[in-house]
Amino acid sequence: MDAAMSSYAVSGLNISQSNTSKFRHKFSLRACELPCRSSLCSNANGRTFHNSHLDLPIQNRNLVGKTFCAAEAWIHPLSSTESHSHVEEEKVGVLLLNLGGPETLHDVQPFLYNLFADPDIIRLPRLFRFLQRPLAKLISTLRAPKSKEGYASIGGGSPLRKITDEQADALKLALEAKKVAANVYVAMRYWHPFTEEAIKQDKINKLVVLPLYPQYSISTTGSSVRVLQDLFREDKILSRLPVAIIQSWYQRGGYVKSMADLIEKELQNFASTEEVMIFFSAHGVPVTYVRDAGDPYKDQMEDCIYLIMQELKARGINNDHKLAYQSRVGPVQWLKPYTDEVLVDLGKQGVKSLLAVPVSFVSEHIETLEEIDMEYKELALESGIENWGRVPALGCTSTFITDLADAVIEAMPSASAMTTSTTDGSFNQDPVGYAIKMLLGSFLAFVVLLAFPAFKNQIV
Ligand SMILES: C=CC1=C(C)c2cc3[nH]c(cc4nc(cc5[nH]c(cc1n2)c(C)c5CCC(=O)O)C(CCC(=O)O)=C4C)c(C)c3C=C
Ligand SMILES: [Fe+2]
Repeated sequence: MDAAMSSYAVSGLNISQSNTSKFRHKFSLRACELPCRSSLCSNANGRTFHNSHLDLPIQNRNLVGKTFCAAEAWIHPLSSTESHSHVEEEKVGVLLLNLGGPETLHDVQPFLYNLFADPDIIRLPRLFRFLQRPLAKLISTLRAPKSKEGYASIGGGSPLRKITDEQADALKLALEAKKVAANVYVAMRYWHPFTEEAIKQDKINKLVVLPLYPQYSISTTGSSVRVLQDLFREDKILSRLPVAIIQSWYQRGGYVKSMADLIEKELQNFASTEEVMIFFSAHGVPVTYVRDAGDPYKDQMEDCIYLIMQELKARGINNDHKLAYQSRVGPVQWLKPYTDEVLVDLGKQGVKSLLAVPVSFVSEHIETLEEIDMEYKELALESGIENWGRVPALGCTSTFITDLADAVIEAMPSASAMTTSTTDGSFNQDPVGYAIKMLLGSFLAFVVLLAFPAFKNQIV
């Protein structure tokens, strides 16, 4: 787990002025040794300095770890209007990382291309990396019609950008209520605003990176952090910006309680509350991520479910529960059990009432609105389940946003300057070689698809 995370350390950073704070108050910046109370975070050198402490009760689980904070004074040159008055103030930036989604049907194929071109999504052996982009082009083109249908059925695009912007605004207000002036920025991995768009000139002197994924996966938080790392690497000045990265936060008491609140509320809609099966449905990842690459996602997901169920038990709610994984893509094996198969089995076993709980994401998105609310609901009803309910995503629930604000504040003392890493600059270094690889790769990708039609069927 640590190996997987430490290889996704971040470098230096500079941020865009998308949102200016009204409250600029002064902090004295100094080297300090303070406890970092985020559940699992690393400083900018990518060191994970504490873990989930699974044996602690919920209310104590956040109070772990220590790190050394080496915050520095202003790194960026000040503009002429600001240069005299604000030299010593602390200006915190919070960077929310999220996946992004197509805003129109026209965006679907290029969005899918960006996703499949990510080497953390399709993990090819080094020798075959030159196939990445041609394969991405091919798979995105083949999958786009099906994806478009899905996005069309939820209104013609993903709601992710709007919801994430709302969460950013709510987080800024929650931080202000706690007397912390911060600019909150949004960086999407596969659609606008891309990380590159978020990372522009702004005058912050400390950054907290907060992925909006409760559990860490190489394919989500890991991938977004790697992109940041590549962006910071180039800039010597920015690489000195103190940065703290919150790697995962599913074990925070505030998150667990907010999830339990939603479940408790939704259970009230059933006639016989005790008979309802609480059915957690998490986005899957290919098995190889966990087995071979050390992705902690499965362990963290199971721990997360355990914590939510413990919280419900403490409230006298003792319903049965089940965890399954949804949204698999492609011909490889994904984490099991699969949501669709479990729903059929539960129906056969005589389960009559089921409450679906999306658990790997904190916004509504295509996989809640289309896959769960439409596909899985229909399958469940066909399989004999009579009463269906679904817990909404956390969105801007105030207890949840307040807890995220606490996570940011607790992570701030651990911010430290970054180290650098290498990146794949193949195009810039050798455009001719790059073009040859693209051509050869496209040809090979077509051959693979012609030779293995079953592969194509798995993608679309
Ligand atoms: C924790 C959440 C997520 C993990 C882990 C994850 C891994 C992962 N996803 C794909 C392929 C696709 N994901 C798609 C959409 C999508 N994925 C997540 C979250 C996780 N993905 C979200 C929230 C969304 C929806 C975004 C939106 O627009 O609302 C899609 C596109 C939709 C579709 O065509 O089904 C694909 C494809 C892989 C391969 C993967 C792990 C390797
Ligand atoms: Fe996904």
